Amino acid sequence: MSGELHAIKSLLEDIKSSIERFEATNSEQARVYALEKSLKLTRALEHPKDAIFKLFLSPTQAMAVKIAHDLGVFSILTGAATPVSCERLADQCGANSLLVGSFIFHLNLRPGSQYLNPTLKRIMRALVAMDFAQEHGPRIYSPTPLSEEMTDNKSGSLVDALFVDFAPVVLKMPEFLQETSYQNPEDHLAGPIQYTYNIKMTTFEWLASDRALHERFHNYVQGVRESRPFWVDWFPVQERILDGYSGAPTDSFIVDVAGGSGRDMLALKRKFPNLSGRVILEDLPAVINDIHFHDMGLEKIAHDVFHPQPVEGARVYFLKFILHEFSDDNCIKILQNTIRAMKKGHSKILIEEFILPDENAGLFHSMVDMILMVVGPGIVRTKSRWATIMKSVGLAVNIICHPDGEGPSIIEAEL
Ligand SMILES: C[S@@+](CC[C@H](N)C(=O)[O-])C[C@H]1O[C@@H](n2cnc3c(N)ncnc32)[C@H](O)[C@@H]1O
Repeated sequence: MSGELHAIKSLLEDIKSSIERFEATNSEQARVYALEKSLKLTRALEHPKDAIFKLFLSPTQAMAVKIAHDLGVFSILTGAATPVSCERLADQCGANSLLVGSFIFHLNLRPGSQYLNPTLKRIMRALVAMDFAQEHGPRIYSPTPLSEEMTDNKSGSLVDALFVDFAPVVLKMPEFLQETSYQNPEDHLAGPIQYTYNIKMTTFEWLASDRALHERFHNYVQGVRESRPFWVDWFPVQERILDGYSGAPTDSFIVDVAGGSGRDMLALKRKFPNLSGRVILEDLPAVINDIHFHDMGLEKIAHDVFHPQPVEGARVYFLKFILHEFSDDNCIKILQNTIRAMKKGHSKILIEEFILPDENAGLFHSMVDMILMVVGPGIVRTKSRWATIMKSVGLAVNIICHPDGEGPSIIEAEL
């Protein structure tokens, strides 16, 4: 035990000094380091048997949040001027929800009654324990930053997507791997999603096949992106891609390949309003046709990354969070389709993705890798895996830039 106590104390020291560094410098890296060490500290303090039992219980955390979200609990808490009693909460949820209405009806009780069905109280107890609400005296609640976050449609979509779209696939994943002899999932027409839902289309075709599913996905992608600074705020755009570029306004400056809603290009235009040259956003037709810009003259082109890149000789081909959606073979095909359009000595490729260290990756990046194994099926690549891929397609890596903290890095390469 003395060895364990020593390890616990040393973790505490690590956490303390990184919090002091965060306080002094506002460094994201220091904050993330403290967070990672806090997880290790929790582990060190926990008995292994308890840790496994808590793992067993862990899906119920998401369950409680999803039920509260469905009932509108978070909007009620954040919209109230004063803390809300459980009875008032039940009353207001009852107005929004058949569930609360019906359980009250079954018990033949009026909403707000002191004999309130205990379901909501039990959910609220779990939310308080998880910091999704605060309790002021018995069963009187107010919001926390997490409850406020849950009122953002984008975060709500993430929780909805977990339950409606992805949890069924996660549950099937062990069976899928068993059936496929534990091969790394690579076939985007026969991955875990295709297995679970018995479909013969890619994940992105599936996402586009249903309006609500499509909206949930693009909503939460937007939400996840908002939590980090834009690439133009930390990547040296001026030095790396603007200096030495003297294109005419009709020349293609940058193509955002599989760029989704185009936020990264809008951020570029906002930061460099006098930029000369075309700024082009590409994505699948279902996505491109759904985008309606209100500003800044971005061009839109419907393009499938498995076809040759139609815009030739651009200064930059920007690929953010697209290659990680695919296996190495498909990643190479996408890169080759892009490379054919690049002009040697002029074009650069920028790949923005999480890059895993070759050892001791953190929990967050490892979990993103797990969900990509389920979704694409794709992969978060290590630095050495990237090096091998880039070499195999004849791209020379100029630099890899990392933002402060745990956000995605940018690999800059050229022919
Ligand atoms: C995870 S999102 C990333 C979007 C954007 N780059 C970002 O980081 O916000 C992946 C994008 O790739 C697009 N995509 C998937 N398969 C594609 C394909 N075969 N051709 C073109 N775009 C594709 C999707 O529609 C989606 O917008």
